Amino acid sequence: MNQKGCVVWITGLSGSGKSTLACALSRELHSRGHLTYVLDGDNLRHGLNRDLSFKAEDRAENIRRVGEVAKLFADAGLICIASLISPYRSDRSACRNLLPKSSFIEVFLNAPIEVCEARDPKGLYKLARAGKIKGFTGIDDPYEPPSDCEIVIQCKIGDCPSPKSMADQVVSYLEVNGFLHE
Ligand SMILES: Nc1ncnc2c1ncn2[C@@H]1O[C@H](COP(=O)(O)OS(=O)(=O)O)[C@@H](OP(=O)(O)O)[C@H]1O
Ligand SMILES: Nc1ncnc2c1ncn2[C@@H]1O[C@H](COP(=O)(O)OP(=O)(O)O)[C@@H](O)[C@H]1O
Repeated sequence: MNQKGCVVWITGLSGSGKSTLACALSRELHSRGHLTYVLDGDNLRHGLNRDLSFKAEDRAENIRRVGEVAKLFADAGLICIASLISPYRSDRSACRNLLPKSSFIEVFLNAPIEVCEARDPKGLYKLARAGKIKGFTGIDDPYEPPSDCEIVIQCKIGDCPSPKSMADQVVSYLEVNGFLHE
């Protein structure tokens, strides 16, 4: 294969653009002839993880399962893109430890809550502010930002990189670090 298997793990608040980045990255890599698979937290919660809630233990189990599945894809040589809020450092670190050194690439989509809340494509922030959803990340549940991740994508109020430009930032990292071969 013209690539080295790895896991690109995208973490960030709801609405920060994780799925958008996962999709743009997957498209970009496909167009260059690479094989990828996207594991999206929100989608997996309708199938593999439909028995899990949003309490801390269930979020940990959600992330553990996705980490194990991502490892299988990486073992098979794919570039596996996992996009989950994954709010706890300890859960992300446990996934990192499942993989060979340097094959877990943590991407922090650092969009302030103001940006995510203004987007609110599913209306969940509105419901959380109204107290109709309890334990919503960033409102009344924690989000622990990474302290030592491989890539930070910075998004400011009124100034977010385009999906293509976010994807290009990750592709450059993969190129420089020997995950993509000609
Ligand atoms: N309480 C609460 N907190 C956070 N998010 C909530 C909650 N309830 C529902 N949702 C929706 O679930 C999506 C996040 O699922 P994840 O599997 O990525 O979450 S986690 O990693 O287990 O924390 C998340 O999707 P994204 O917006 O794509 O991140 C939300 O749409
Ligand atoms: N870089 C970006 N610039 C502008 N809008 C964006 C960007 N990334 C995502 N969005 C928009 O923000 C909303 C949330 O994006 P999404 O990818 O669903 O986030 P998440 O998966 O983190 O919840 C969507 O409406 C999406 O079109």
